[in-house]
Amino acid sequence: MTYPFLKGHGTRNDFVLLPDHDGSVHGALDVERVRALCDRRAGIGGDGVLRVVRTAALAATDPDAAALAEGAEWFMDYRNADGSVSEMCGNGVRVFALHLLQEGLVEAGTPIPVGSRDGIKVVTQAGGAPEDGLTVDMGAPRLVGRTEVSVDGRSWSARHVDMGNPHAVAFVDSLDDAGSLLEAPGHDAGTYPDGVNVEFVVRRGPRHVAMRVHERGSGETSSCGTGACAVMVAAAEADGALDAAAGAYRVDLPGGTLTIALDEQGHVLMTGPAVVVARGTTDL
Ligand SMILES: N[C@@H](CCC[C@H](N)C(=O)O)C(=O)O
Repeated sequence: MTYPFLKGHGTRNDFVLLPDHDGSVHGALDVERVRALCDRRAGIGGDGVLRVVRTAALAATDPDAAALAEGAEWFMDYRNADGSVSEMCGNGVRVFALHLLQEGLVEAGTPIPVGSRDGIKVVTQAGGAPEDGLTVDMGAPRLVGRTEVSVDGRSWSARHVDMGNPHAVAFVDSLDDAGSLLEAPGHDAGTYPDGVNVEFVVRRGPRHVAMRVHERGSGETSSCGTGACAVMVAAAEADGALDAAAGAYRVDLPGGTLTIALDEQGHVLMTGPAVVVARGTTDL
């Protein structure tokens, strides 16, 4: 049996997209298949999988997720490369929306509601070609408290920011301080019972930061959209600029740049590129 797939990325955070509109192809996507697809040597390769399924079709296999996305025709069923489920993926949702646009599954020029396990995210075109810029209303961040992360015996205080998924944001002197990031940074398992995405951040200038990230379930990636949002929120808080009037922050990641701002409702607006680079079939 072969299945259609696409490959795409947002600031080099890359994904295998699996069209499964009526839920009949992949059903409840299993861990082994996700791992095989994301394998960079024996598979297609990716930081995660985006199953493209109608919310109505998801109700049969995952009624809780379907309920969270009621009102959105399309649901982004996201899995990390290790097969684990996450609530949200910021880069993924831009790639997902681009795919819907390119396939004519949604109307161009109108806001695109995308269901996720963190509710509905609305994607709009930032002006120009959708590949160049899509803006996602990522919802309101939750500033939870302070925590600690560690690498190779060094530890840093970190801000716990919840963007629907969990983040620990640590300001460091140099991005090299994070070391190889081949393993997950140490963190408080009591605070993060399901693991955490850890961001290491340096200042580059006014409202301009750079970061590296170790993602739960995927390892170090070239970019993390929810992570960049968490970083912007932590930086804006430290700057006393947690409001719309403060203006946008530029967040540089190894894979590119994202622009993050707050709106009058306190929602985080993330703007960045999205690309689909391949289409094909796989028997994985
Ligand atoms: N790369 C994503 C985040 C993917 C999920 C994350 N690894 C988690 O487990 O929460 C992004 O762009 O936000």
